[in-house]
Amino acid sequence: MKFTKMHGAGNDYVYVNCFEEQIDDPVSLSQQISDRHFGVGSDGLILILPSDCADLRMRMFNADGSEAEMCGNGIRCVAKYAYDHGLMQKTDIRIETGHGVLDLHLYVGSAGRVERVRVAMGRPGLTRATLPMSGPANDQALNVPLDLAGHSLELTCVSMGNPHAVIYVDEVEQFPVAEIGPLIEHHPWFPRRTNVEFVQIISPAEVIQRTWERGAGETLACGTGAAAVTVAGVVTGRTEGRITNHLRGGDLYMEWLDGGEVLMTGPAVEVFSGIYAPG
Ligand SMILES: N[C@@H](CCC[C@H](N)C(=O)O)C(=O)O
Repeated sequence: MKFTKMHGAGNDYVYVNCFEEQIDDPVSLSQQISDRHFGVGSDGLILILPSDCADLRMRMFNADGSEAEMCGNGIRCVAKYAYDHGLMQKTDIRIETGHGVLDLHLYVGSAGRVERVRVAMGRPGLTRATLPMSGPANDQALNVPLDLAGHSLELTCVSMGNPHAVIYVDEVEQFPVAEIGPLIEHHPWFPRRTNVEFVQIISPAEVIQRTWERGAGETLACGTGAAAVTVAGVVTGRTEGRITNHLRGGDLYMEWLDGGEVLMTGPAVEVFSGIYAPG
């Protein structure tokens, strides 16, 4: 099976062009190929597919095999793959995801390859029903107190098609993300688990984010997470609608200005291609 390894701000996935390849069991393929010792090594698997209603369709599987509705860093790489590998020639494209059909604009560099992509990430969901999260279906979860392992936390929860719990901390680099992240991912409040974003505010227009991802553990970046952080900052009055988000693997530029779609601009990088033939 031919594959391409790509990353967006260090959030790395194995991409398979399903215009050429047929994948029968993406759940076990993602578990095997994502393994950093026995596989290619990645945060998960992304399939690039034909669509009936857009230019392309993507499906995204976490390293544990669970399928996610959307992947913000992944969708930029899908767009880059499609343009650089000749699946399409235009720089404004539409991709079908589990969070609807999303619009993307591709920025092509002097070498004729895509370097950055802007994605309209869809509208956020703020009710507990959309996450999903336990409690009254129409209530928002803003600054909800939660004491865990000696830490007094406050959760603000946002759906970007997939669920995110945003937590503000003082010193994010010192925060025990690997200890607290999985406790929240698997907390009984979240029947389909959740991604967790730990955020330190630098200024009203700048934050540092670390991410504990549902189904993958700590990753170097999360695009839907950065969108959730943008929305959480506005609705709790902590940050402005236009922020620079510093993640461990790079920066993402985020906008949520009119209560509509969240915009994200960031890099997309191809690392290598290969043939996966275990055994
Ligand atoms: N890294 C992604 C999100 C991947 C899916 C997530 N782990 C989930 O299960 O919802 C991004 O960049 O958005």
